[in-house]
Amino acid sequence: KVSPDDVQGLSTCDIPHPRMLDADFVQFSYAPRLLPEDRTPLACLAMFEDLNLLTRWRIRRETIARFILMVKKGYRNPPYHNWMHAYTVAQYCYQMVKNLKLEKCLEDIEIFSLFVSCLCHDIDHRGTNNHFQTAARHHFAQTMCILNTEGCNVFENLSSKDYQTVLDLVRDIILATDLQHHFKIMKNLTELSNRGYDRTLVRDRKLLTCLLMTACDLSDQTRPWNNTKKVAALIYKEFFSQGDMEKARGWQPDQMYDREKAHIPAVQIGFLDFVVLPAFRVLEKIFPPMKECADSIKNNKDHWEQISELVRIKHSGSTSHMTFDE
Ligand SMILES: Cc1nc2ccc(C(=O)NCC(C)C)cc2n2c(-c3cc(OC(C)(C)C)ccc3Cl)nnc12
Ligand SMILES: [Mg+2]
Repeated sequence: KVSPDDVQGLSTCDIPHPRMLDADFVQFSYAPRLLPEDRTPLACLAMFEDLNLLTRWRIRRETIARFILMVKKGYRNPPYHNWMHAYTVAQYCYQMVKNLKLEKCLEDIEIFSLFVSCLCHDIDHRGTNNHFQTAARHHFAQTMCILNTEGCNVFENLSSKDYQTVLDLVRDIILATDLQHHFKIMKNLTELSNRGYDRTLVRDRKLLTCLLMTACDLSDQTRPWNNTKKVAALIYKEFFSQGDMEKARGWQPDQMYDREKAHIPAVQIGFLDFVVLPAFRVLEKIFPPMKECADSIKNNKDHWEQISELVRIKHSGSTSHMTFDE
């Protein structure tokens, strides 16, 4: 499935420190989508190395190289839910581990599971939210296929106890990448942030791991406006083609997927108000340095408010033909 030359290259090259790929690589203000896609496998290898995961979990160079390339190939090419989404999600996970010193809050095996889950969490996504079956289960199944492929099992040198633990963690984390699940645990997360995080409680560690996964999944919204507006265009290409497909089948798509009816700025403001900001407010209560990211989200929301005002004044019709350069 992956070219032996690519595996060979990634197995034998010197592993650079992430800051060699970009001086600001570890900064929350850095926009990971600026890295050319053909350098992202090397960047993943550099992150595994800098997080000391290769040594700690005795992962062979051949194995990590093949794993990264197999995961990248496991993604399809919808406008948003593609490999670059997975890469940016894992890159934010790396930044949080480094900036928040997560090794003090979570077990090594939980950090390892979280980072691997970030890379794999949307594998084989078709760019549609399949209303019927939970997509997350499918992404976990696809992840297991890769781990069971010869020479791709990054967990191969773990003890049988750790092996079982890491698979359970990866399953729970990937199955948590679902809006319904996130809404379900938000009450518990708010309580946790009010009473304070207790790393000795497995319940608190599980809740925090889910919140960190969601934060990584939403991290495009914490980046500078230029990144956020490009990502919105991608998500709408994906949403509107789902709506087009549903119309072709004679179904009436939700307004958000309907290019004739969707009000893009309003949907983005709603998404930030009801999903992104509440999650990052809880995160900020547990980790004060996350204030920088929460502020960046508010800045992006202000941009959408300005555009929304522009739409109200200038255009009465739909917004799907709009560009967002105000
Ligand atoms: C830029 C951007 N706009 C979005 C606009 C609307 C919605 C949406 O679903 N609205 C309906 C709700 C509020 C009832 C999602 C959007 N979205 C996501 C996203 C996040 C998800 O949530 C988890 C899994 C917790 C991360 C799950 C799926 C997706 Cl596509 N990622 N980026 C975006
Ligand atoms: Mg995702």
